[in-house]
Amino acid sequence: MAADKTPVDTLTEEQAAAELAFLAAEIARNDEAYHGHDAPNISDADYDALKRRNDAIEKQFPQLVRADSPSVKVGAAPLATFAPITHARPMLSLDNAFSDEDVADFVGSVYRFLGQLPDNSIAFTAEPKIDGLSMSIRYEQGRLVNAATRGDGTTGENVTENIRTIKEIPNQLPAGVPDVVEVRGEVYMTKSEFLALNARMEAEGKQTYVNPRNTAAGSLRQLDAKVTASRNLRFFAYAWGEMSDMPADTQLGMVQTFEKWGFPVNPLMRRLFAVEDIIGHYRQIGLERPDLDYEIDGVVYKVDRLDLQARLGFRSRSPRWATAHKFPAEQAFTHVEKIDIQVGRTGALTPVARLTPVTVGGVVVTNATLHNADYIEGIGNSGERIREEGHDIRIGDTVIVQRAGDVIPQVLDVVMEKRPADAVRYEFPKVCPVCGSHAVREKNEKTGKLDSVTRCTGGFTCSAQATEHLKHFVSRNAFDIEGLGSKQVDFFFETEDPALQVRTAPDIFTLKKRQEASPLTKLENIEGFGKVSVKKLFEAIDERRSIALNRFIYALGIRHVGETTAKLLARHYGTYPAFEQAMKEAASLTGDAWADLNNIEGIGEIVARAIVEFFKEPRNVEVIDKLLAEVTPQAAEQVAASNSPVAGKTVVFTGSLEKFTRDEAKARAESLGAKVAGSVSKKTDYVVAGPGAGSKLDKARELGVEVMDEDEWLAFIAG
Ligand SMILES: NC(=O)c1ccc[n+]([C@@H]2O[C@H](COP(=O)([O-])OP(=O)(O)OC[C@H]3O[C@@H](n4cnc5c(N)ncnc54)[C@H](O)[C@@H]3O)[C@@H](O)[C@H]2O)c1
Ligand SMILES: [Zn+2]
Repeated sequence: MAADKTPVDTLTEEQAAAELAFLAAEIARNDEAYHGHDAPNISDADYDALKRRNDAIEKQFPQLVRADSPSVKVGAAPLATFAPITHARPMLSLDNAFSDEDVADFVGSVYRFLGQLPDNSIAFTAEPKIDGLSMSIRYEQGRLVNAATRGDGTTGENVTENIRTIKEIPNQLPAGVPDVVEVRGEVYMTKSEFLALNARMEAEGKQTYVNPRNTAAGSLRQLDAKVTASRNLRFFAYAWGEMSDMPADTQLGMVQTFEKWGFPVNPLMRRLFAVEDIIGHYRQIGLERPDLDYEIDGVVYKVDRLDLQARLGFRSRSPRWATAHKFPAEQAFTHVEKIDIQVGRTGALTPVARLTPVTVGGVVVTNATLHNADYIEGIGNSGERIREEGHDIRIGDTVIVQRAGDVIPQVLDVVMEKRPADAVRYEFPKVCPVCGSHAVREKNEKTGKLDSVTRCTGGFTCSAQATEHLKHFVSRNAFDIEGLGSKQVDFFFETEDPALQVRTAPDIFTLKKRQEASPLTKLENIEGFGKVSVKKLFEAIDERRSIALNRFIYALGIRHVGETTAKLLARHYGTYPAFEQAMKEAASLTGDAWADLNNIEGIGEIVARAIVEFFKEPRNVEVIDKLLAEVTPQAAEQVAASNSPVAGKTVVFTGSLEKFTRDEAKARAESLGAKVAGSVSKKTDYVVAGPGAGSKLDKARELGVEVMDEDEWLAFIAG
């Protein structure tokens, strides 16, 4: 989603506040996907654009800066799957520079802040910005005692066992090191390791990974350290947290010390003075970038002297003594050979440009998504122009493609001078290319505008939707059935043999029975399957006859219900029957069940509607009934510490909290068995109000709900 293009200085205060609210939610959602789940939904360039828009509006309207503003937050809250570790010193983010002027501004601001220092007298280090995930590793008396991810900067995830599997990270430091040492740096995966891993996944019929950064993060945040060990993760040391003694007094000196202690450090680090030299080194690293076996997304500049760093100090989310000079997204020219339409799980028709293969930043690009009909025309999600009039994408066009160090390549623009004379405007199909049903663009009920997505109306009869549904059902974060990848799903779907056919999810679980009953066809005799793999497949299927409720809900493939929403639902309703019953009661979009669904923090009306709609469709319920005859969703873990006074109670947090972040407060309350809601209603038991609490506090008073401040709350939950 592109940032709104209305110039910031023409916004009214009301518009600005609304857009800031939108941006806070949108950025938080992307932070959660990227940092929390290692699975971004948008490119880094698009994400950065949202952040810059947010900063620009905040600069114009400082009075509107929100308590939950993205400009004061780092990363995302740690996952509850790992034990939390509170960092002895916070792990912050970095400010960004995108242009040479930004770099000069940064250097200028350092001189201004410190005052009275002659030009070119302050040394800066310049080091590649490794695209991995940051890690803090603590040693006491030279022994590795724990390791934590950055998390939200204050609290990270305890991943000690996983870090111990990384060969490059010493378990024991040489004699004579300070008593307490916290080495910080980046855990990453090399490009070659990443490609090899994907080749293995492909061969095993499993879903491939998107990019090295998210794969490194995902590989590290595994409950089973053996998985981490198999991924050959690497490390570069470049920073530190708590140190009982400082072994050096400069950034460079510290990094050299780490090298002496046995840590890998990046060989491209330099110490420089003049802005021109700093930028020169940035360009040099840029030239070497395609040949490096690890991904970097910029160069980090830091004031070298630690006493000056201390004087400069920190802003809320980043140090004043450092900045990250980002590389522009990588681009290349190529041709659109044809445009194919893919039909997804929800029936969305997605156009894909087949390109003449071209390397962009060391990776061969052959396809680029064109998103939807509007995008082909040059129109973005909010109806804004993203390319000039007439720059619609046509077969035969020469185009500029971009890879923003990540995710899916995009077609940025059309080179009009090279447009062939006979190129014709692309006509978006009016029928589904797979099943022939009508393809329509729905109207948005609120705005009356046409939806950007064109959908096949074939539903269950559309084989593309059905197979995509199955692929989603068996995917890693859903049922995760090993040996049942995309190729196998296609095979089982297409076969006409009733002993082998899988058309809907329950068929997966009857496959073995049907096989045993069939004297004629045996799966093990079919090419691509063997005795061993069939046995393994059936075992993998049987293993999933019992499944966590959140995975079960996610696997259903309800529109807008991703993993996070599925978890919220599982937690809220506890058991599958309770969930389904509530959704049926909510069908009229009124009444208690509907209000209750809407009141779950993190679930908005669009999502709530989609869930209710899903259960209104008798064919969905029919498939689920068949599925429930084969598999048992487990009741969601009721974390309720029954002795806590808040177990089972509904709490609303409002106003700005000072003792903890909103996420922390929420996680804490939930871990004690409370439900955290977004709005105050008759069902609310407690409202915890910080300074600046507004309408929610009024509502609580009106309804006679008990209100506490932060300290009272802390005392209350402490028992
Ligand atoms: N696509 C998305 O949905 C999405 C969502 C969130 C964040 N992001 C991307 O993540 C980044 C923002 O995340 P961020 O807050 O981690 O900021 P950042 O990545 O811009 O900078 C901070 C991080 O840089 C890393 N780093 C690497 N080499 C370093 C070095 N030599 N010295 C110091 N630090 C070094 C550290 O891990 C540090 O935490 C942006 O690139 C953004 O585009 C993308
Ligand atoms: Zn169709």
